[in-house]
Amino acid sequence: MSADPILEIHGLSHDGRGVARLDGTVVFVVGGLPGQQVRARVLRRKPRFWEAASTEVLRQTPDAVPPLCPHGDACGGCPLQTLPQARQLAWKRTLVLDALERVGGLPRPELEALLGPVAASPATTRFRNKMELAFGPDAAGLPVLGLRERGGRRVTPVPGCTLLPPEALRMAAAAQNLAQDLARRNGLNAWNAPEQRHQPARRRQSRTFQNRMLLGRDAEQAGGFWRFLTLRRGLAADLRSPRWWALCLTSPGDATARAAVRGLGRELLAAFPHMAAFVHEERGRADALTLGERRVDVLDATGRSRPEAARLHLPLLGRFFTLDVASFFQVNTSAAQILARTALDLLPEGGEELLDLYCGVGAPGLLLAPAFSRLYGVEQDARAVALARENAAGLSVDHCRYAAGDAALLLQERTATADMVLADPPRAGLAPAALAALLRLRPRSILYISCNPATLARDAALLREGYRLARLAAVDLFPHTPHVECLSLWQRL
Ligand SMILES: C[S@@+](CC[C@H](N)C(=O)[O-])C[C@H]1O[C@@H](n2cnc3c(N)ncnc32)[C@H](O)[C@@H]1O
Repeated sequence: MSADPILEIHGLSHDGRGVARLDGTVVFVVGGLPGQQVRARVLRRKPRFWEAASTEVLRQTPDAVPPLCPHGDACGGCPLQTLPQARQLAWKRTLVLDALERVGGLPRPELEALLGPVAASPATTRFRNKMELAFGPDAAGLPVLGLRERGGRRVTPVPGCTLLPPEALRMAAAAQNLAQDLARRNGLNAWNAPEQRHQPARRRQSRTFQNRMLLGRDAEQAGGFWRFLTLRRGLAADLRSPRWWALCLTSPGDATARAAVRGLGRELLAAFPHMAAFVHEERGRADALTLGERRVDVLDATGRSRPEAARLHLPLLGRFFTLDVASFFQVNTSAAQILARTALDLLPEGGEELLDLYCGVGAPGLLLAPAFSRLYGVEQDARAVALARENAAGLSVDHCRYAAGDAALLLQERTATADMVLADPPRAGLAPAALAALLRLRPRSILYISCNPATLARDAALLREGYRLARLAAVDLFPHTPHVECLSLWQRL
């Protein structure tokens, strides 16, 4: 086909792409929204469907709202931003119902009866308390800091992003300028399309690899140095003063590179009085994860090294949780209150033991704890486990214990069941071994909190063998994106 086809978008896929048909073939269109007629560039032709990107909107969807930000055409961050909020919520409800019906095998009428409207996020702009900004090279090879472009891996700067307050955007702009200065002076370049590079994992980087992190003719194929800058907003130790924390993730560097990052951190801290700490971590593996493998330094607001400065505090239903700048916590503070309240409302009754799987720093399990005689929390991140213990002490929950480790392994070792399991896994859902162990232990109820309807539905298909879906709710924690958070309560048959 020579010319770009014109497509009528009639639906949305689970990942927020428009769905169209061309001569009977399904086409998934990046940037296409239902009701639009678009011209699209075909990116890939697969046997059962094609993939395309919208290049021009020829007819707008009738109830479209103005774009939230000036980056909607370039940035992949908020693909649903021109759909009215009510339509976004309605689509997310359908997404959950479709997944649980088609993959989970649950009857549609039952699901329709259980699932009310998706709870809206109280704020739809500037609601993020955390943003992971990626570094990538610009056309001249200099580092830019922003979000992934629509339908691609390149990084596009987002100085007008409406998910963050202006102060955070100024911090990002300042960090980008400083990284560019360092790239010019020291040759430290930005990470480049990591997951296509197939670099083997390395603990100690070879000299060749170190050299490849420098700007130069190899830069296109190499990894790169600057990877991510995560900005996080929380409360200082007085639990009142809002502050910012910055976590800079780089590839492993030598003493000069580390000193350069320290210098960048000190300049940011000096320029932004509301920045409480700057943390530097390194990751050697060639992937796109934002997870540091080694913490290099924590600078407090005065620019001195002080590991405790990496802690911040966030509220949940009137209680405060302490976390580390790298710990998991819900990123939409106001919608997280609705999520936690819904979890409490779904809780059927108390009992002897609550097993809190994937417990993070203890939220929301510690809020459910008063209804149980014992709480046992399991989390892979040892730092989060230490904080969960502290949070339990801070909330005067003393009938609890926590273990650091893989949820599946810890479940497999268990022989005694629990009355209630709270399972809040990452997007991949329950590991097959964890699900098999749960089905063997047969707790009376399972409250499964999921941020991915597809994996929830996959797990639901197995849970159905021994459980009945008793309650179902959904909360919009990520307006303008295809993401939706589901809470499902399963009762033993
Ligand atoms: C969606 S978060 C939920 C955390 C917490 N319940 C909260 O709401 O703040 C998932 C958590 O699972 C942890 N995790 C990921 N894989 C794990 C595993 N295999 N075993 C135990 N914990 C895991 C992550 O570190 C993360 O803290």
